Amino acid sequence: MHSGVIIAGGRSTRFGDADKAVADLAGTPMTRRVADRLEPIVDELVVNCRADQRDALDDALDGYPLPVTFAEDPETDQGPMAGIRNGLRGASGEFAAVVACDMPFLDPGFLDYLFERAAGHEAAVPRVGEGGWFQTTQAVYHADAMADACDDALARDARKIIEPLFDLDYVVVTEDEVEEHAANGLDTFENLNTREEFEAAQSHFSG
Ligand SMILES: Nc1nc2c(ncn2[C@@H]2O[C@H](COP(=O)(O)OP(=O)(O)OP(=O)(O)O)[C@@H](O)[C@H]2O)c(=O)[nH]1
Ligand SMILES: [Mg+2]
Repeated sequence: MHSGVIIAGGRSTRFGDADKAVADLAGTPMTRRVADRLEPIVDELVVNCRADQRDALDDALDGYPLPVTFAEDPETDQGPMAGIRNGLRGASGEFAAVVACDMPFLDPGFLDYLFERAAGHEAAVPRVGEGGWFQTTQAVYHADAMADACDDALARDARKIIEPLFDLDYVVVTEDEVEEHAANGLDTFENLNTREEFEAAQSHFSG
């Protein structure tokens, strides 16, 4: 069984005084768009968030066709790596697709390909762009192995989100593979941080 984990415990400071996780994106809360994209390729959904976000996220996921659980941050504002760890601890699948709540263009076929690539390893992580940036929040992990690696990284106060990878047997997924397996290519990684980016995406979804 495959889990989907959405990380949503950030403060959306670049977005303004609303929570981007549940902001209305052309009629649908952003996290719901992400959840709907995961739905064809996972068996359950885990949403990582703060306790104060839970009611709004629960509403946003009303009627979702798969089992949904919440993995709340016991300690808030510990960064995305802690969010990944907390989300993975709540996952029942051996492998989990971890995605940020602000990636509404994620391509399900590509995530499915990441599950394939991760099999027999502990992670499949795309690496794209000029600096060879690891897309750790659109990746597939062996849930226990990655959660343990995050624990270790947090314990040694290594906050960089790539740190836990170095403890894992991970597969690097190249830009060529992204182009081949994501229907929308690199747009699968597009994430929305500001109102301006949100507005631009809005017009995309309203056609
Ligand atoms: N659980 C948890 N998730 C986080 C935290 N910080 C960021 N995230 C998540 O990590 C992902 C990427 O983070 P950002 O794009 O920086 O989102 P953000 O931190 O909410 O927004 P900014 O305040 O504008 O940086 C999003 O899915 C966030 O919800 C955190 O401290 N805890
Ligand atoms: Mg942030």
